[in-house]
Amino acid sequence: EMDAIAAAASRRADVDTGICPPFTLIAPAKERAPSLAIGAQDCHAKDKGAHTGCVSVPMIREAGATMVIVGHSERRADQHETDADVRAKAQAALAEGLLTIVCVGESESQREAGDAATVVTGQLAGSLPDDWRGGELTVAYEPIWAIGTGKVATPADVASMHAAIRAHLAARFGPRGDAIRILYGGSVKADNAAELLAVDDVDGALVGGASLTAAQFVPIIEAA
Ligand SMILES: O=C[C@H](O)COP(=O)(O)O
Repeated sequence: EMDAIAAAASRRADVDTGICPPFTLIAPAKERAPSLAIGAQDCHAKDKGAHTGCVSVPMIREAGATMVIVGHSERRADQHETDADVRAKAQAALAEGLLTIVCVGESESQREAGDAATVVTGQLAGSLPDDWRGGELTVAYEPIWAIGTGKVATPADVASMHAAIRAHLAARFGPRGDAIRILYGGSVKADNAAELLAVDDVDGALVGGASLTAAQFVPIIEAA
């Protein structure tokens, strides 16, 4: 699968393609596909110290990662990570020069209550560092109800949320905020990728289930 994904990524050199496997597969993935960007699905905020079982940014870099996902909704839920935790991880990763993808997204009940934009902008306010140098900051909007469910946000909902995220980034960071890439994630598949990626302020996709096989992932690279 990695070979076919790497070949597709090489064919589309104009598209930035990366894979974020579990920690134990970072080094083998880099060895197998040296031309592909490899990332981690999480990192610890501290470079060193007594944190048994945790994996630091220098450790994932040493394994071959050049990017990392922080604040995924599953970590916010399962590991009770707060916005402050996510911000500390993002700061650590950016300081080490990693492309750092900070995830935000509302639950189904929050969307039904009409609170989606407030929740997401609140997460951005708390999870993004106020300043950074080194790595590239990237935001991923992942509505929780769309992750792994096959329920995909409509292009109109995505457009409206990405516009709200862009407005937050521009107001907070000025021209630097305009340049931050905003990814959409949540049931992105080969058959909906082109439509989602065509939405204003959708600068890429964070793909879960459909990244597991080349048959499903390569068409998404090609649609980008
Ligand atoms: O990390 C990936 C996202 O959570 C999206 O997952 P999905 O594409 O399987 O819905």
